[in-house]
Amino acid sequence: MYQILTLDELSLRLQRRLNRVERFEFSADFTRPGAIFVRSAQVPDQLITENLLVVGRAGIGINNINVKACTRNGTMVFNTPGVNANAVKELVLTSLLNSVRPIEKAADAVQNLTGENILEQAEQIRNHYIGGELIGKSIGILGLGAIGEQVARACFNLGMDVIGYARQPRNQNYFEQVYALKDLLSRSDFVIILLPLTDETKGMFNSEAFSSMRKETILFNFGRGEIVNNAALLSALANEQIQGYVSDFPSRELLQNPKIKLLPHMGGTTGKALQDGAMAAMRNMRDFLIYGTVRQSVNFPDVFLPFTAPIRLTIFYVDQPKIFSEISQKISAHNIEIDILASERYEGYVYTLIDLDEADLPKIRKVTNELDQIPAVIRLRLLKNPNWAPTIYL
Ligand SMILES: NC(=O)C1=CN([C@@H]2O[C@H](COP(=O)(O)OP(=O)(O)OC[C@H]3O[C@@H](n4cnc5c(N)ncnc54)[C@H](O)[C@@H]3O)[C@@H](O)[C@H]2O)C=CC1
Ligand SMILES: O=C(O)CCC(=O)C(=O)O
Repeated sequence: MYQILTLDELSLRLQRRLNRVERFEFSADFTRPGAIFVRSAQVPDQLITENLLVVGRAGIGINNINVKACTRNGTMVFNTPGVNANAVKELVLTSLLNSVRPIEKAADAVQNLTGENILEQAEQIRNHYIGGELIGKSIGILGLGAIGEQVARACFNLGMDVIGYARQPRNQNYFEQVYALKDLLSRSDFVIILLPLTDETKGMFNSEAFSSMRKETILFNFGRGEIVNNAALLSALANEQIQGYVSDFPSRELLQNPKIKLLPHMGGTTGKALQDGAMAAMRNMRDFLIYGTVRQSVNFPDVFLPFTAPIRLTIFYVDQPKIFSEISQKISAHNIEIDILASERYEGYVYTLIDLDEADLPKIRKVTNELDQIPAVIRLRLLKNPNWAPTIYL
């Protein structure tokens, strides 16, 4: 039985769907779980124990997980790229349109009208709510991944001049690519942050960045709060270096400022995006726990191998010269045949699936004990094929 800690809500319906073969137990209280399901909640480091095989992030940002510690521990971390990209794109567009038309204020004013001739009165006040248009305006997009690409395309189709900031050349005809942040900031009426939070992006919007911006510019942050230095932002707003700030990441010092609009980190919060993210996370988690296969990982290489043998070894180890021959020699020294294997490298580590043509468990355990002694081996698992003869007990 695998214990899955749910740090964010996971519907009972999805738990049942994952657990058709009843090999999983779900709880929000496990202290040494074998797996963690999470959205944006912080994953405490003390949960990264030798029990922890996998952390599944429904969504994309992984700044709430200590990925380096997970890798050192042989814990696979994956996310679910793209599942909420459309939801975020639609919220970005809603926010953009709202920033040029005072829709909420105008609608509130209409509700306060009294008397019989409401339409006539409404038409008399409409000139108090003259708005702007997006067409012909310039928009700078930082982060041209799943969301940024979609936002860029939609803005192009709205008739905007789209400028994109990316490190690698992109072959798209709906935005002009620039490589210098300053270039984008000095030319954009709207600037949209759709970057992940990393060492490189943290505090990217500092006083120097704000000094390159235009006083009419509205800055939108749907990436992560820490990408913007709040002290520099508040001073840029006070000194009219930019016009306004819209962010999906509220914090105390930004509250009650008329130039700032804050949303409750709701970019990915649509029924569809939540359902798709949780489904994808559960599928990846089940496949890793039961078959050892890896999909959409951020610290393991993706590896897939149909499971047709009785027993599978999964080995995560440091990539070193001759390490694989050491592993295979130890297996063959016990007269165990390797049926088939799959192996991939990723950033100094290797993940290998080895299917054994052998069902004699005591014999296999001798080998796994020896493999576990190899210093480069970080984590080794022995998996029973769930579709094989029921005489093997692990
Ligand atoms: N507000 C919300 O609810 C949501 C926020 N997000 C945030 O948006 C971010 C982006 O999401 P996706 O587009 O789905 O991810 P993605 O991984 O598809 O795209 C991220 C892009 O940023 C680029 N990038 C990374 N560092 C960069 C740098 N220093 N300079 C320039 N480009 C850089 C990457 O190359 C990639 O193209 C997430 O990491 C997350 O922080 C994502 C989903 C929902
Ligand atoms: O589900 C969430 O945490 C919101 C979406 C998000 O921020 C992400 O996917 O990175």
